[in-house]
Amino acid sequence: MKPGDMFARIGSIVASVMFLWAMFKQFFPYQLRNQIEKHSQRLVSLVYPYIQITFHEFAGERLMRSEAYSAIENYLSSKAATQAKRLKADIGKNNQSLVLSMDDHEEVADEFNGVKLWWACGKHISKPQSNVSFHHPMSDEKRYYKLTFHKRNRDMMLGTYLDYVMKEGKAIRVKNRQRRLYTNSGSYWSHVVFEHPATFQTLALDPEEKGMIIEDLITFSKAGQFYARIGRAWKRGYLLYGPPGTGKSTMIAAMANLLGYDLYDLELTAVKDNTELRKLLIETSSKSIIVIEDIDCSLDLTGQRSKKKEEEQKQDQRQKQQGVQEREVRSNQVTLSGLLNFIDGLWSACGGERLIVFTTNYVEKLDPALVRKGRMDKHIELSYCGYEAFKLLAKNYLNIESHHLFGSICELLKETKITPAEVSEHLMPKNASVKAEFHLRSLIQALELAREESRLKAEEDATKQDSHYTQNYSSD
Ligand SMILES: Nc1ncnc2c1ncn2[C@@H]1O[C@H](COP(=O)(O)OP(=O)(O)OP(=O)(O)O)[C@@H](O)[C@H]1O
Repeated sequence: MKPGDMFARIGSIVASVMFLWAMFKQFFPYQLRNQIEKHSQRLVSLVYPYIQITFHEFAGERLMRSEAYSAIENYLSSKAATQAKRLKADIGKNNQSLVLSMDDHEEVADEFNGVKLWWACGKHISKPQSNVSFHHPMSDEKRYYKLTFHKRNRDMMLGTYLDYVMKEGKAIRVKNRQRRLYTNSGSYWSHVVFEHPATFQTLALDPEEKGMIIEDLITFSKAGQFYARIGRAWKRGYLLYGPPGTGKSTMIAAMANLLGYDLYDLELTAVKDNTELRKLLIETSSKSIIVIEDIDCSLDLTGQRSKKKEEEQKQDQRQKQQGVQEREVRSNQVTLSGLLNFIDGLWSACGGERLIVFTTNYVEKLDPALVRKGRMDKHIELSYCGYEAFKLLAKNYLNIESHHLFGSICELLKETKITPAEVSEHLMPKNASVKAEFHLRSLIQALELAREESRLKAEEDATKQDSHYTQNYSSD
């Protein structure tokens, strides 16, 4: 048969079917039509050995986007990229890469434990409601995924396979999601996109210590089942301490980037009382790091009330006596015991995967109850820049791994206290024509100056001690 004849014949068959369907719709009453459709579907299911499950995009009374649908969408994204012929592309949440997904009415095959199955995606288009004046073109499209498998594999598909798809899909979403940096003003969190570029590779730290910290973090992130088995909250406390500019904040950003967690920067001085604190802590999501910076400045946490604090409280008392409404009185009632109890108790109840990180410049000022092991699982000291840390900074900033000036810098670093932040400032390239040597010499000058200053200070201290001794004991 010629192709032209074949198309003519197919055309006439299609036209006849359409005509019959139109007649059927017109002349059979609705009830009867329904019955016929129901029975014909039953008949088909007797001979058709496949089972189909539909997952709609919007479900429930409030028409929330279904979690199962999003998980399937993520799960299928990689399969669609390799199998589907028609793909949809969109800019990903990180605004950099294109994300591909299968287009409507595409089908991809999958295999699980040797069993073959198929996923198809489609959409229903419902009639727009006439009384709605503004009409979004997409609002009447109802998308769905349809899973088809042989009925003999029913148990495996409904049990293990769907569980597997949900888990994989969620894991992909966590990996690709846009992370957030939350800050609190009073008892509310607000957030911005978290895009700090710090990583452990760029963090200048003794390589051995760095390795231990990374291992500790990764072990924690995989220990969900362990924490569940021993009946403890899946949380871990870190105390980072060291002088300003030694990389405490940078390390926290690197931790968040390593684990893919959100960051909650908890400003305790903005929290009025324990009730607000409880609310804030409950609202933090799983897979997050809660950071309390400069904990020594959040006065009630040290356990030792400073004079300034007592003054403030006396003033509050005076204001109360003067009839000022209680809620207007600015008094920081967040207590050390309140915070520790919340951390210990609250998260055990609301599930987990949270790190809590405290930072301080003065570890010796903290109440021992706050820092004892168990509450703070790991203490990390970030200190002045050593030679290994310097080499990493030189590689990051100047792209050099050796230089004839490295020897002198190594010697000077042994005698001088300089923070990685100060070293970075000297190594920061100002323009392309300036050579690495210029930056290294600038660093050497700073190191020599710092060495001279500390020598003078030591001499001054010694003189002061001498004069103190002479004043107190010369009369004896
Ligand atoms: N160990 C480090 N490795 C790489 N860069 C560092 C390191 N320490 C400091 N820096 C650089 O110095 C800057 C300041 O460091 P950072 O804010 O992390 O210090 P900090 O210890 O948190 O200081 P503070 O106690 O004042 O908050 C950072 O932007 C970073 O570029």
